[in-house]
Amino acid sequence: MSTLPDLETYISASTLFTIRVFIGLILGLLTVFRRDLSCNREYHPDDDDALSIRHESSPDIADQWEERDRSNQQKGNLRRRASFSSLPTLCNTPTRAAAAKQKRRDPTEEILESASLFLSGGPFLAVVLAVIDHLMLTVFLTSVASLGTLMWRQKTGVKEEIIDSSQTDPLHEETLHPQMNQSVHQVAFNAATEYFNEISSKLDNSNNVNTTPTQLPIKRTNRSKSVNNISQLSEEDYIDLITLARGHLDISLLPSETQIAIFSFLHPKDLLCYTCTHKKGARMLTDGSDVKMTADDQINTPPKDSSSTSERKTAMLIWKELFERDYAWILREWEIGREAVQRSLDVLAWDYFDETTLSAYQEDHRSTVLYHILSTTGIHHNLSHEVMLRHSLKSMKEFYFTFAETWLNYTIAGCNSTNKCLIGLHGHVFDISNFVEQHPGSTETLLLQAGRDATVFFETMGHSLGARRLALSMCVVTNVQCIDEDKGDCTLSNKKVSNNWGLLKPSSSLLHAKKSLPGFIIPRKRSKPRSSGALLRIRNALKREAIIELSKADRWGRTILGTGNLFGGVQVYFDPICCQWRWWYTDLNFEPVYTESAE
Ligand code: HEM
Repeated sequence: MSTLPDLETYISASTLFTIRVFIGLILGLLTVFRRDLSCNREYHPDDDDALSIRHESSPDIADQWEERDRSNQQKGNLRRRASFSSLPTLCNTPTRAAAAKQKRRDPTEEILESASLFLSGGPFLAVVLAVIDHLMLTVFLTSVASLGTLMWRQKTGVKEEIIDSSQTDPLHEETLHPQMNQSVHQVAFNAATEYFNEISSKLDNSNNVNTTPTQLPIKRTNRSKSVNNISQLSEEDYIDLITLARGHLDISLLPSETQIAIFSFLHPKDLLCYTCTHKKGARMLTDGSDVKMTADDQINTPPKDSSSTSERKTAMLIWKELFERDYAWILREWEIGREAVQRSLDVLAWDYFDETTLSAYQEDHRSTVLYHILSTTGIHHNLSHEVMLRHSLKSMKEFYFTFAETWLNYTIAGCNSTNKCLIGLHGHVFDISNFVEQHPGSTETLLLQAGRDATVFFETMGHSLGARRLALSMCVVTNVQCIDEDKGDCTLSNKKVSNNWGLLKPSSSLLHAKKSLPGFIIPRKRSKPRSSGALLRIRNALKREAIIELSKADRWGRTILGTGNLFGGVQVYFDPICCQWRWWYTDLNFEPVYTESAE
């Protein structure tokens, strides 16, 4: 006769339960402990907003961040590089940052979460718990089944011996739970399989999030629509895009119009930083020949494939957009700039020959660069295709930074008459036509130095604060890189001037607040010339060449022209459109004469 489940069964059930709780507790603690130790915590710094807060926060907090960066670097940890400039401030007002953070779910987190569980005994924990569960269930169900069978037999009076319990017993253990038939190793195997399936599904989801730009309001498949969408996007949408792009989006997957729109919000320094982050970034933002190649390499290197050709075209359009935003207005709207472009066009049309042998691709690329440059100026030209093909500018990016370095001497070259007298001081241009004849230091002194950057002469003479204040009222082009923003609060509607780049009109609202503040546009006292902040590689090359050209021009002026035939000396400037050095001097009628490098 069957008996009630004995004490032993209950004891073994409760022991198993206790063991389960105990093991669960130990493994749980182990998991937490190992996660704390694992590299994930260090590798995955808090979040992107930290970077923005760093820029927005007080200097003390910024210092702490710097300190933390340094210590992380010492430990060899990877850390995303902070942007220099406008980007963080643009995209991370605290509320927007919080909203953006809520919107996105970091896929890396998911992956590392899974990996962390795996590393810290996740599958082991799952298998052990499943086996214990199985054993407990078996014991419990066996007990219940035995009890039920006993009661049923007592009630019906059926004798134990003649009963085939498997057919008649309604509470037979096999009918109670199908899993009870499984062996322990089957249960363990199932638990492990389930665990890994779960992880791989998580990883799949994460990868999807990573590679497809589904979070964006713009879909890649619909190109024409995306262009419309772009024009309809507000600045806030762009900021969201940039926020996404900073950590979680492969920008190269976006249509070229979107890429151009995104990059057109950034500081050129940010673009340069982006090119340093990875090869793809460098490819995305490098048009034309790679500057590190030798001349021979450049000639012999064809574009790799059609995708790299389209990447280069996009890069060219990105830099064109930046040029349009930062500099193009002085060539389009400023009379002096328009005259300079006209001079370049004359040179290109009549006496410009590039001796270099170029591949068909490079010819095509260079002529396209020139075409885009001229299109930004809005000046009509009759240059033939052959002339444009001989153009020697390698890339739009090169042009952008070369122009940043040379625009001042290029545009005001020859403007040294009493009717039209322009002078460069600390990177800005001053129109002193109405002042030149009243200048206390004589008119001739000014005329001799006008038409170029005269900072060194101006500072050597040691002008007073009053003279500097006077100069401010004559400023016609302000160079943002040469502004000293520490001279008071020069912000208007929370926009910092230094978040911009390039040249501003004096009427610009960004300058409005503090433009007359001494020290803001030019220094209050004798100082070194302010740096225009262009690429060092280009600046150094141009400086070296300028010294050589000046000495050549000086020799030519003395020997060929003769000192009695010109007013002052022969001056030089680099023409960024023709991509060559040009000379000019003032004849005895006080008319400027422009000529090419003669030696
Ligand atoms: C926007 C440009 C300039 C303005 C507004 C300006 C204004 C003045 C003023 C107000 C003075 C009287 C002294 C003083 O207050 O410091 C002065 C003196 C003088 N300036 Fe300029 N100046 C300008 C550019 C230049 C440049 C480019 C030179 C180049 C060499 C120059 C050479 C002199 C000389 C030699 C004196 C006489 C200094 C003396 O007698 O002690 N100035 N200028």
